[in-house]
Amino acid sequence: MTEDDILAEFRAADALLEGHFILSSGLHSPRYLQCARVLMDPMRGARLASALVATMPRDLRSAIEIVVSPAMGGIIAGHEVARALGVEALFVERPAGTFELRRGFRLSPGQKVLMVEDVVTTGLSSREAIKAIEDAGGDVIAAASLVDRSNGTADLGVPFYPLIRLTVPTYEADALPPELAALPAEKPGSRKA
Ligand SMILES: O=P(O)(O)OC[C@H]1O[C@H](OP(=O)(O)OP(=O)(O)O)[C@H](O)[C@@H]1O
Ligand SMILES: O=C(O)c1cc(=O)[nH]c(=O)[nH]1
Ligand SMILES: [Mg+2]
Repeated sequence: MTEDDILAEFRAADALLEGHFILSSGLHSPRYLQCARVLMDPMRGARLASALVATMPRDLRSAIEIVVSPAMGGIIAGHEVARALGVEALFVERPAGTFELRRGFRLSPGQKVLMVEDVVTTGLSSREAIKAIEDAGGDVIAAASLVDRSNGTADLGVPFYPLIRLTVPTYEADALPPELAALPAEKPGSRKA
């Protein structure tokens, strides 16, 4: 799949939003990639997950024993990537603010994990998820996401395979351009402030 093909999938899902968004990190942005809309169509999700898996070296693909994703945004992406790899998918969630494995999900000691996110902006959620997976005994050998909008800044500490890299501006709350400050802000994600 080319970059144009991937963007066409996002456009077809009405997932490229413009406005004034407060991101998980507290940064503000005039653009938001709503991956939940992209993943509404399971066939589209499967196509994108297969394309993502195809970007990984063959030896990495065969080494991955399980996929773990951070809830909420990562769950469907992780499930589709796991289907493409032929492995199981778990998720970590943060009912008390810190990611943890619940619901009877377990990792065996040293089990080789691919961490799958929907979007990486600062990489904080991915790093927190990786820490939770490692605290639960997993060995995170790589990370993947549908979108990397970190503009090359996110360091996840493991090899990182995004399906598409998008250059999107972000601003600190006290440094908004006037045209962005003039718009009402919405916070689409579920991380608590
Ligand atoms: O790289 P970062 O700066 O951490 O931003 C990206 C994270 O933000 C979004 O999740 P969010 O925290 O909004 O919650 P959700 O997945 O539960 O909607 C997205 O799903 C990523 O997890
Ligand atoms: O940084 C985020 O919270 C974020 C950005 C984005 O474009 N899409 C998304 O789901 N989350
Ligand atoms: Mg998330």
